[in-house]
Amino acid sequence: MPSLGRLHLITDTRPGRDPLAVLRAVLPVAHTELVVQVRVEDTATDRQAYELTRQVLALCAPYQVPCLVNDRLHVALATDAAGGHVGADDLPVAAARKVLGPAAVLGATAREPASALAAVTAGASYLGVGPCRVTATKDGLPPPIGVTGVRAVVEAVDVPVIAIGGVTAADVPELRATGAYGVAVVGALSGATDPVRAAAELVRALTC
Ligand SMILES: Cc1ncc(COP(=O)(O)OP(=O)(O)O)c(N)n1
Ligand SMILES: Cc1nc(C(=O)O)sc1CCOP(=O)(O)O
Ligand SMILES: [Mg+2]
Repeated sequence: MPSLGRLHLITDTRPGRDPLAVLRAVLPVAHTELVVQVRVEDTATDRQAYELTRQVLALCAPYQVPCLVNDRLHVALATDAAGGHVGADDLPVAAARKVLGPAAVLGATAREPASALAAVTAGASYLGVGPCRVTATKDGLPPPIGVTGVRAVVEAVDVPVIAIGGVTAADVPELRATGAYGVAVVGALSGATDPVRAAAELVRALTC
């Protein structure tokens, strides 16, 4: 399995957002550490998810940036994406691994050590751990687990931990100090006035 990038950009497909414009801006400055996760609204059709994934893959290919698909593993397979990400409402991790095969990147959401260990045992190659902070990007999340919660998961597993939920470049030093491998963001890039600068700051914080 190729080494995983430390900056995961999750597509923001809320109304009025342009995830491809953000990706175009970010790729030249962040490609060495970038992973793109295609995440669409639950109300989006499979066709919309498929088309967006193909567009993301076309932008990522010249930079050799891997693309993962959230939830919809059949879209990942149909587009030859590098893998997928699943959480509590999606296919169980072992089933997702069976669908994607042994070589794919498979992320799983974990919020505490016990489920994190179970996800790794079942075949997750990295964990998305959060929410670190309150976020306006997604409704219905449990209260933030903070840096302490991230550290508890890091100490329980031996796969990369990607911290998520309200993360900005300013949070990265503290998160890295827990042993977290990287971060996944929506708003820090999609909502930035200057996504190029925001991406450069994130990459610097993740690699310095
Ligand atoms: C890197 C990363 N971590 C966590 C999630 C959340 O996944 P999930 O819990 O399945 O929720 P949805 O994103 O599907 O709403 C993620 N997507 N990526
Ligand atoms: C999609 C998602 N999943 C989360 C989780 O904790 O499971 S937090 C989140 C949203 C991340 O967006 P932002 O960087 O704008 O906070
Ligand atoms: Mg999910």
